[in-house]
Amino acid sequence: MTALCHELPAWQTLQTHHESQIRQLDLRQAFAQEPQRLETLSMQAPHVFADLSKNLWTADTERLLQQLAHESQLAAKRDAMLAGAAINSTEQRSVMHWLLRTPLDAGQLAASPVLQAWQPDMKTALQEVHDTLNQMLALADAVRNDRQITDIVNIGIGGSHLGPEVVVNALEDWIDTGKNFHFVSNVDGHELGHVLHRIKPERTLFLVASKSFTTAETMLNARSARQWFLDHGGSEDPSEACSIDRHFVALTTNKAAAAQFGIQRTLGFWDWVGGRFSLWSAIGLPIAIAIGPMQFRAMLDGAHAMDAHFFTAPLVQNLPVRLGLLDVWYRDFCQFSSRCIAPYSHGLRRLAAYLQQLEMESNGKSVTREGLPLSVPTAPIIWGEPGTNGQHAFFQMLHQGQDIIPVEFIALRDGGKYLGEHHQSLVVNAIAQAQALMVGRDGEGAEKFCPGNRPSSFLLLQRLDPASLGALIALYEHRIFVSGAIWNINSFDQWGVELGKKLAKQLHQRQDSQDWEGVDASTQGLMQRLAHSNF
Ligand SMILES: O=P(O)(O)OC[C@H]1O[C@H](O)[C@H](O)[C@@H](O)[C@@H]1O
Repeated sequence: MTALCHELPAWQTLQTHHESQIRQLDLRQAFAQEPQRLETLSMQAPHVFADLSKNLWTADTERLLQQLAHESQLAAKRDAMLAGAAINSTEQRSVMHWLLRTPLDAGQLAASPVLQAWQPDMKTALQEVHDTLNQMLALADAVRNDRQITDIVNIGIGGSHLGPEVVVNALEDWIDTGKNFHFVSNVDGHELGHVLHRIKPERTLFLVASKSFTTAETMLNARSARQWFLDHGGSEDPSEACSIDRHFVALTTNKAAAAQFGIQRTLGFWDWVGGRFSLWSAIGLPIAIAIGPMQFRAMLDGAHAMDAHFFTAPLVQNLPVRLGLLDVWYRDFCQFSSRCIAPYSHGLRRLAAYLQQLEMESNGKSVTREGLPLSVPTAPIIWGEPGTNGQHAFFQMLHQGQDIIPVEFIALRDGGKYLGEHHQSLVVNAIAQAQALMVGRDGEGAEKFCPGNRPSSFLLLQRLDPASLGALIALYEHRIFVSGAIWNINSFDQWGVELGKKLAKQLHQRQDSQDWEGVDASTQGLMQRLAHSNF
């Protein structure tokens, strides 16, 4: 049995180090005293340059964190994922989303010794991945060339929504089909209702995206979309031009449930792809339709380059490892309970929402892989908005509030397609905010005082293209794996979301039976208020 993380010797050493060295650390002095600081605490990874020097740590902190990684058997845990072991222990599943972007010849990953020992079933899985990918890209191409289809409606929630949505938004400049993309996730009928109002059945392709094909919200939205389709001239008869067969596709691991629902055209994937890691699979079909097969493959290649870096680079020069360790450092030693995501990019406007699921659903856990209670906090609260908008809203608190909130700036070196002259202003603002957080402001009165010494990381991409975006998202996936491995939690299940679903189902039933036995007064009161006509 693995020791609890806070019982490891390195944990104790890090606590002492925090007390004696870091509590008093002043970043302004640190830069003045350490000429090598930027060099030591920054690095270039595939497609992403990271400046971690404005964080509240030193080279010594990193050395001790690396020792913690060693004592936590991080490398062995990472290699177990690469070997296809069932590391999602509560569901007895492998965790292989990275296989979805592995080339048939294994590409840069081939350098890993773990790969040399790959079992034959891994090779079979890789072949299946490519067969399905080819099938998916062929369908994407056919839809792209189908002039009749003008609107793509993706119906899905959580991992079957956020990934495709963040990527299609981010790669707006790369969309070359002239089609409209709609993402419907909320069970609130307004979301689907507004979309249905704007589309025509004969011109629409509905993608029903659900790994399980049982998620209540998605099923209700899909049923309503299907009914609307039939009510507006669509047909169940496959020989008709405007048929369900032609206008609905299911993206799921549960093909039987999709068929039962009445959708015959399905693209599958596997139980070893977690929902929040699934944008690289058939769930990525809207992305492939938007940017085309070649650019979809470029996105996979970018992610693969980051995978190869994570699986093969020494841990000390491994960006996901360094960031994951920084996350543990901030959460448990500095006691920072949140992290602000500040992408200086309109394209990345949904990144914080995407990362909320990725990080908080993965690492918002309180027991170890062995089911033992953890007495240290895990995932921080992830939140944020794009810059420069955030500067005119919550940045006030980041500069002068009493909580210290590490900020993660994400910026692009090159601008996109439109109004390139704005880009310089955008990026300079990002750098200036990081600088302001650190240097602070003094001597101009109490109201204007900014304490400074506030930490931030800065991630810089060359541009927002498919490959860089793929690498950036893979970086986050692996970073979350790293902090989860240090906490020794299972980052790949999500039992916490089950309870609410179960209770919602029960409330529906109780509403019908009016049996409130054993239900607390508040829940019962709210439910009964719903039924009152004189609200
Ligand atoms: O893709 P689905 O099976 O419909 O699941 C959609 C989402 O709902 C669940 O409740 C989980 O919390 C998410 O991890 C998942 O991505």
